[in-house]
This record gives sequence, structure tokens and C-alpha cells, in this order.
Amino acid sequence: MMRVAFQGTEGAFSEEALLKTFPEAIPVGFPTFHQVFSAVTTGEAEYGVVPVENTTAGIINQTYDLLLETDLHVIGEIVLKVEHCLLAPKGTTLESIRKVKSHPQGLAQCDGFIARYKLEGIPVYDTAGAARELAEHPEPGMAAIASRRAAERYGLQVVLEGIQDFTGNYTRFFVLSRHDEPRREGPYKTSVVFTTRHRPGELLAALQAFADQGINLVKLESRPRRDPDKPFSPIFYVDFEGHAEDPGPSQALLALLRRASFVKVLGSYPAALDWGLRSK
Ligand SMILES: O=C(O)C(=O)C[C@]1(C(=O)O)C=C[C@@H](O)C=C1
Repeated sequence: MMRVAFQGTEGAFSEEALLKTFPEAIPVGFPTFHQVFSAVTTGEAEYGVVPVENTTAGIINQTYDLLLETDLHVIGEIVLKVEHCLLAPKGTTLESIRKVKSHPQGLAQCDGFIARYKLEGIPVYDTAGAARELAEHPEPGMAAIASRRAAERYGLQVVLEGIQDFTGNYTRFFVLSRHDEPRREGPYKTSVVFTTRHRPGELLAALQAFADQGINLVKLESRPRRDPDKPFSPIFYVDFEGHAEDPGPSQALLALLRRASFVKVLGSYPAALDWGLRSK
């Protein structure tokens, strides 16, 4: 049986995303993203599934940084609708709740709810871990923000459902592998990281390479470089439609290689199309 790594505990949203793509796999939870990346690198797990961005709370910085620092390939993307619930031990009333623990992303995605009910948010390492902690060590006035699956797994009551600030709350995950995968049917996306020289117009010129080939960019993100000599000089992450080996993208990447001071293709992967938004 194939082992697939995720960050968190049984009942986490990352585990749910993983099971969407690998229904037969054994999900293996790790406390940190570092451990997930390292389990895939050493072969302890065949694949890893890590969150990259959320429509409400933005990017997951650690994933972006680790993608640059390690040599894993992005071979897939998964988009999951994230429905947060307010969980508490059976018999708890909404009025008695004062504090709520969850993953920082869970707290951020329910920020308006937490403010409205004047709750104190307590960050823990994952949403399901918060539910488990609460079930094992109930505290008066304490609740957790996690999934309905976590409530069922740890025997908690769902006090309120759908408490995220926006109904369109989606998290996008990457599937990581040590190896590239053979190409499949259907549309692809490619993720690449690069840095430019510090001169006016360099980013524009780098992106122009894609425009010249008629390539649609679907994401542009920047992170500060961790270089003591160049603090705050940016690293750019770009996602575009197409496979890196297609004629247009390979021309654009060649032009980028000539121009940029550093380029790394993180991977080409089938675009996630089955997440329910297309028909709406
Ligand atoms: O804590 C969890 O349940 C996770 O799977 C982590 C995580 C994240 O890091 O973004 C995954 C999906 C949701 O956006 C909330 C939390």
C-alpha cells in the first residue's frame, strides 16, 4: 500500500485533500511541513500533499520556501472546499464558548466569526489536532475550529457549521514527488521560481517572455530572499497554463533562462478541474 505524507493529524483538511486524489493510500501525518518534505525526499512516503494557498487567507509561506529549498517535483494540484465547524465537547452551548483553538489558517479563515463572537483565537499545529486536544483535555469555555470529519473522529459536537468568513473558501494543495510523472491527458499547469537582476524593467521583461508566446499566467507571488547580503530582494513564483515541454512554454522558459539570474521549474502537472466551480 502506498504511503502519502501530509502535515497534521487524522481528520485534517490536508488528509481529506490527499484522500480525494489517493483514495487507496495510507495517509501518514507529520507535525511539520519540513517532515513532510523530508519523508518524500527519503522515500519514507511515495508522495506528499501540502497546502499552497487559500482563497480567504492567502499563501502558505512555509510551503513556498520549502519548494525552493528542496528538490521535489510538483506533480499534481488538488483544490478542496474548506468548510469550518465550531466544535466542542457534547453539551456545550454557544454562549459558554470564550476561546477557540485551531491551525493559524483555520483562525484566519474564520477571522470575522471570531471577532463577531468576541472569542480568543489560540493557534495550534493543525485543525484536527485542536479537535483531538480538546476531546482529550476538555476545558470550560474552550472550542476548536476544524472539519466535520474531525468532530466525528474525536467525538465532539458540531456547535455551528460553515463558520468561515466566505462561502467560497477553497484551499489549493500541491502533490509532491521525488520523480517526474509521465504526461497524461488534459490541460496542464506549470509552476516556476525565478529571480531577476536588480535593474528597471527586469520583471516586466521576464514576464514578457510568456506574453510573447501567448501563455496565460495564472499566479504571480513574491517572497523575500533569505540572503543576508540581499535582504528583501524578491524571489518570484509564477504559475502558467501549459506543460514546460510544450513548444510555447519551452521557448518562454529558454528566454527566461537567458534573462533571469536563477530559474527553477517546480513541475508541470494536470490542472485541477474537478472542484465544482466550473459548472457554477
Ligand atoms: O489544519 C489542517 O486541517 C490542515 O490541513 C492545514 C490547512 C492549511 O495549512 O491551510 C489546510 C487547509 C485549510 O486551509 C486549513 C488548514
